[in-house]
Amino acid sequence: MSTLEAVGLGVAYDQVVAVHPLDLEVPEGRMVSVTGPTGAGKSSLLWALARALRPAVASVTGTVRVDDSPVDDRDSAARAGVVLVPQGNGLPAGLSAEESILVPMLALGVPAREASQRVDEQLARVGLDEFGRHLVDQLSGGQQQRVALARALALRPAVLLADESTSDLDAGNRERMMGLLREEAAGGAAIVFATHDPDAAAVTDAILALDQGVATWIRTV
Ligand SMILES: Nc1ncnc2c1ncn2[C@@H]1O[C@H](COP(=O)(O)OP(=O)(O)OP(=O)(O)O)[C@@H](O)[C@H]1O
Repeated sequence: MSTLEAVGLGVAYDQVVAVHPLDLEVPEGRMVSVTGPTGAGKSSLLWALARALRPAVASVTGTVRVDDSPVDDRDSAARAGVVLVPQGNGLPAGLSAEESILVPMLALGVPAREASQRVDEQLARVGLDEFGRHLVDQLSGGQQQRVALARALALRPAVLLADESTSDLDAGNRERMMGLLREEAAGGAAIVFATHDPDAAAVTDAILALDQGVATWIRTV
């Protein structure tokens, strides 16, 4: 069970202000979507929440807390259970679907036997149990998105930040993946979901719209 809070969180790339300072609170069990046109600042916001923007790349202001504890850098975010599914999935090339789900768990110290069980469980949840041995590069864009979600869910995230994670899916799979995110929230995770898709945003608890980096709440939690 985890609450995500950001205060005065802003992102600038040199002279370009991608996200004007904003406040955000996602209580445990809730799912907030971040919407807006291309270039609005959605990815920048998610990366800033994950503390994944290096100072050489962007200047980030403000604070992020998970369950009232400060999260100041990538390592503390990982320790607090913050998991980012980046746009484009971030799956390593050259690994099979099951290896790409397994490796981050092993890196975080999940025992091998349990990690392997979680791989099977999550591949089944996203409907890809037949595809574990396939190289990620041999999967379709939509299948890769499902593997990326399985990989994130296997980590049992306290905070899940999903960037356009249903953009390549057909309606049935989109609904299924949104259902999985809902289940994850029901288990106590706080979820932020960036999307262009109004249908996907409509089923979340709250909607934060970004326009040229300026945030407006369309619906609050
Ligand atoms: N590494 C970077 N260096 C410089 N400017 C960047 C960088 N990344 C993003 N930007 C700029 O920041 C702004 C916000 O980009 P961002 O990718 O966060 O938007 P987005 O809403 O996620 O867009 P999309 O829907 O196309 O993914 C844009 O003006 C973009 O050009």
